[in-house]
Amino acid sequence: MLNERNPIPVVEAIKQVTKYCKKGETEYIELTEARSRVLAEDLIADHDVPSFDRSPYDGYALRSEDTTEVMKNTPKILSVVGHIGAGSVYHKKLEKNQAVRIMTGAPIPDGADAIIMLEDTTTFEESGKSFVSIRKQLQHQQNISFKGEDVKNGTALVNKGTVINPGIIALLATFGYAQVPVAKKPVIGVIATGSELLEIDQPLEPGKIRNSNAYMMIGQLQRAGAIPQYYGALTDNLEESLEKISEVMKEVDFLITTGGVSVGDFDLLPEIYQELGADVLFNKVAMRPGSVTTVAAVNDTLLFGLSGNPSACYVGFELFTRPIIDSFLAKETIGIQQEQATLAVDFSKVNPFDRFIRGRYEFKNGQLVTEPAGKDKSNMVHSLAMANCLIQLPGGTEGYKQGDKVTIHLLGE
Ligand SMILES: Nc1nc2c(c(=O)[nH]1)N[C@H]1C(S)=C(S)[C@@H](COP(=O)(O)OP(=O)(O)OC[C@H]3O[C@@H](n4cnc5c(N)ncnc54)[C@H](O)[C@@H]3O)O[C@H]1N2
Ligand code: MOO
Repeated sequence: MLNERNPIPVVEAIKQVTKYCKKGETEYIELTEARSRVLAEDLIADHDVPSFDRSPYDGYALRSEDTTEVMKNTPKILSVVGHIGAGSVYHKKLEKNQAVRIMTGAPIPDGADAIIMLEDTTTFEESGKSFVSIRKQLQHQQNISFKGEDVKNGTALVNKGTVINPGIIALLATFGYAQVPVAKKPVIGVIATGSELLEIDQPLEPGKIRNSNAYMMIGQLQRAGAIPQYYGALTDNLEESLEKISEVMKEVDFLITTGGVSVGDFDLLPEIYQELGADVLFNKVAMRPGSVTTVAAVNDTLLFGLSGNPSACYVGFELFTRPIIDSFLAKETIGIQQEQATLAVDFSKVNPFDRFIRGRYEFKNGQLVTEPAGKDKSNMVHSLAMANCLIQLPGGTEGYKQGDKVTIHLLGE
């Protein structure tokens, strides 16, 4: 059966997976925990910001009409009748030829219609009273931060599906959101397969390797905003593996396995899918690395059978698992950010399949340029550590030349 695998194009594979998108529930969390979470409701301003007219400067609040006679060398003297800092209110009404000393952020006193900066005044005392000499003419409403000039009551604040960043946190705090409605994170099971695997704290033995994929996927899941649930590594035993996978599926929203999806004698996943009665969406994708990526569904639970080769596993996750997580979180944009970049070196390998090369991008002379991050074989891990993007090279060409425009997928931190 496995030798009959028919590769499907990458876009078709993504389409197949996204048919199974399910949206998660909403939960309320503390604002201090909200960074990087996805907002689950449209938020509307329930008051103006600022909620009162306020001073943008330290200076004096006054009536602009009292300054009409100010000339270059003839200042106007006003009597200082009060002193307010941010957080206090001047409760009387400002009368003709009066001024109130005011600090940045304090509310404009009744009767005042302009603020003069402290630097344009001189304060002095005479007979126990305070006065201010005004050296500048002011216009009606000059130097005032108006009620609602930042955000008007009733306007949209942030749309659902937005990833919350520190700027958005400032806005939510301004509107008193101590708790924030966010999309619940999907819980995604991680299982590694292969009798060759050692855990990371075990010493190397002949023929064995340390299980790096599970930890890599835990990192990828965290970066994508999901909760990884690690269930360890399975040895190549069909009954035990089937039992474990059936158990785990009941506890998670999706399950990712790594390894065991190819045509080797110990590649058990295809048989396990069969035993589970899973609907196999595809078991070969026209891409390198990760051509053996298999995705199956049992009812509405997706099983991602990612390749065992580290770089193939990584690419399979970013292309197929990531969009499902984004949809579950009801993110405004699905999938990782893509940009156009210029290839900085030749890439001569010919391939009928699309390639996703571990790459590095940077800005050079105002242009986004990219090149491979290291050796390109899918069983290699070092170039993964060096990569900050995947360079997409569509198949069916005679390789690529320096200067060619290519699509890159930005990986993030
Ligand atoms: N006759 C064929 N052989 C292979 C084919 C093929 O088409 N015909 N495809 C090759 C390609 S391409 C890939 S990719 C791999 C995929 O194999 P599996 O996904 O079944 O993975 P495994 O065989 O279990 O492992 C492959 C490789 O990766 C190492 N590995 C596995 N798990 C981990 C882990 N958790 N951490 C680190 N490394 C891991 C494993 O030891 C193997 O070296 O098949 C090719 N063969
Ligand atoms: O599917 Mo394999 O990842 O091409 O190396």
